[in-house]
Amino acid sequence: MIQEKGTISIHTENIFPIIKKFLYSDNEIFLRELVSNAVDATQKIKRLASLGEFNGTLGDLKVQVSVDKEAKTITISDMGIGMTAEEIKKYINQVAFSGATEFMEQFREAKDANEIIGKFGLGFYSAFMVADKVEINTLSYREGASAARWICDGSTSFEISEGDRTNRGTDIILHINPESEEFLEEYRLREILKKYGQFLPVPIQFGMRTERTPDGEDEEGKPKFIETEVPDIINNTSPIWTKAPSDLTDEDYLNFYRELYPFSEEPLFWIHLNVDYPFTLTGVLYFPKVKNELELQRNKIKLFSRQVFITDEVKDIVPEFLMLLHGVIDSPDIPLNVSRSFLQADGNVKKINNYITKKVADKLSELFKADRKSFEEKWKDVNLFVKYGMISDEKFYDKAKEFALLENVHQQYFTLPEYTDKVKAEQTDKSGKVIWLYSNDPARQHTYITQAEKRSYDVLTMNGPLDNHFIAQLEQKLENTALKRVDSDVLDKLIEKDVKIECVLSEEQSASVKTLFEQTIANGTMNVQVEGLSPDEMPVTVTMDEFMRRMKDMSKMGGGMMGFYGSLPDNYKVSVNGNHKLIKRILDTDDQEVKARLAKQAFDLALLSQGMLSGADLTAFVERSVSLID
Ligand SMILES: Nc1ncnc2c1ncn2[C@@H]1O[C@H](COP(=O)(O)OP(=O)(O)OP(=O)(O)O)[C@@H](O)[C@H]1O
Repeated sequence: MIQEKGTISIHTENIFPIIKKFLYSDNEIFLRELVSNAVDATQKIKRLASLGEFNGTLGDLKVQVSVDKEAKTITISDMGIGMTAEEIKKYINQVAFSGATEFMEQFREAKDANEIIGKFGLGFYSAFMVADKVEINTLSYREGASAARWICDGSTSFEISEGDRTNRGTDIILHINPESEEFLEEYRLREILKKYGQFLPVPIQFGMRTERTPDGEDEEGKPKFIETEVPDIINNTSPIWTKAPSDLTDEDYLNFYRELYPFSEEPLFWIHLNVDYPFTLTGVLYFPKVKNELELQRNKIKLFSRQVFITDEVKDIVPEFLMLLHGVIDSPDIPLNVSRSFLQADGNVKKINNYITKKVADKLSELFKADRKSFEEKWKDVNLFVKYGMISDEKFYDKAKEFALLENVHQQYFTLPEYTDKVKAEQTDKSGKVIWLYSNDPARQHTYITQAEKRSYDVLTMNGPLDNHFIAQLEQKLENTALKRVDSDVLDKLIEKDVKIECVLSEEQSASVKTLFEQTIANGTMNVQVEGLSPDEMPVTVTMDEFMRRMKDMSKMGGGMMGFYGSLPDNYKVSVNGNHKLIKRILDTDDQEVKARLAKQAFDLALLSQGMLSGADLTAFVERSVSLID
């Protein structure tokens, strides 16, 4: 390849070696190209018949693919329009060769076979990726036409002669080259046929298969069967996306899903896509049941162009956040044969992206409006899509903000506006900001949640894989609203109100309590503060600042500037409640040992409620507690 780079002259004789070598990696697409040509020719004869331009018998219009291992040939036969010798010259010789010059200039930039094949109308020539010699044996549908044969050995010398086909249609016979003999294996050929042709609009036959039909019982009462050889049709010619939604039942959609993904769990619901203008697109997208396997389910959408399978890499066509959906999209308007960067810039692709986003949002909105209860039940499965969409797509956010749900620790659901209404009376701080409290682990943060609820605060559950980002997005979008994790501060500071709580301790007393705790804890990352809090708050509370914790969480997910926060040690605030009666008791005690023991016990309790007490400290705490109740 590289050796040829400098010396290539723009002559047609160079085209075949290049096609062969350059496209080698993707060579299985030869079958897609040739079978689609056969399908196109068949569709054309049907159309001509329906227009009254062809009055002969259509016959059994199927495409047959066969393989002869001995002769090392693969044959693709159709009963389509066929070609006259003139047409072969025009469509096969000239089309390809006129495109050759441009091809020669551009092939260097192309990255894969798809890019070249489609761009230059060289579909037919992909045959030379796997064949040394290609034969066309054809008879045109035109009245009085005579059969024609074309043979080409991959050089520019081709030969046209009289053919021997007696019925209308075309055989393409590939004499498979030694490097491509894998394609002479039946299973391999069947696999490729299935992959690209599973939903082609014309029946594709690959050999015969045995069909067993029940035929009563034998003398011993065992079921009998009649075995008959029937053509093995590998495709479903009318997949559901080609039908009108009004003609389909739920069972049809579910059956099709099973056909696509035989071992998957049933989908939650689906969307039938159907648009004619300004681009043509049909398809069905399914919402699978997704919990947390963000990565696992990708690339489940198959892209077709007029029922020919193209790829399951739909990255730039389907919005990123919908990559977790399953299903099919069929659009002849997606420029399939161009590079990725071009695809991203393509106007149609952008419109398709927007269309799909809108359809998905509309469907969710419709489900929400139609049956709130059932929508709430599905929320666990769809929240990941919705949140991902809201984070990554402004337009989707604007639609989804009406139906996106928040779940509180009591499994009650609220929309965003509903939630603001619910909490604004109790949870507005002194600056007028509404504070939404959340827990990422309700079991572990139970103590904090209970405390918060004593003040009539509500606590949301935010424990999904995207919730950190979702929280940040909500704060950006919602006016005058902040989110705080329920254990990020003492209760009085979590939502700061205008009431100033005086500390009953003198400055001197505060200082001595602070020193006592610092000495007892003896840990530089625990910053002790003595504060005047409500007497009903815990005597000691250990918290990590919301901002600090978020930065640390983010740094765990991905480097950059965030790495800096990740490298900082965990710093906690130890709030000693000067107004709690335990502190008074400590101050009233003269025995230094008792003082230290009480302080340690109160601190350990705070750690315990944060789930931070473990190892030797936990053992010591248990032993101390036992001695207290002895
Ligand atoms: N089986 C066939 N029956 C009748 N005509 C055929 C058949 N195969 C190919 N042709 C004719 O040869 C032409 C060239 O085929 P080729 O696959 O190279 O390009 P294409 O089908 O026009 O475009 P592309 O495959 O790049 O989308 C076709 O447009 C068609 O007119």
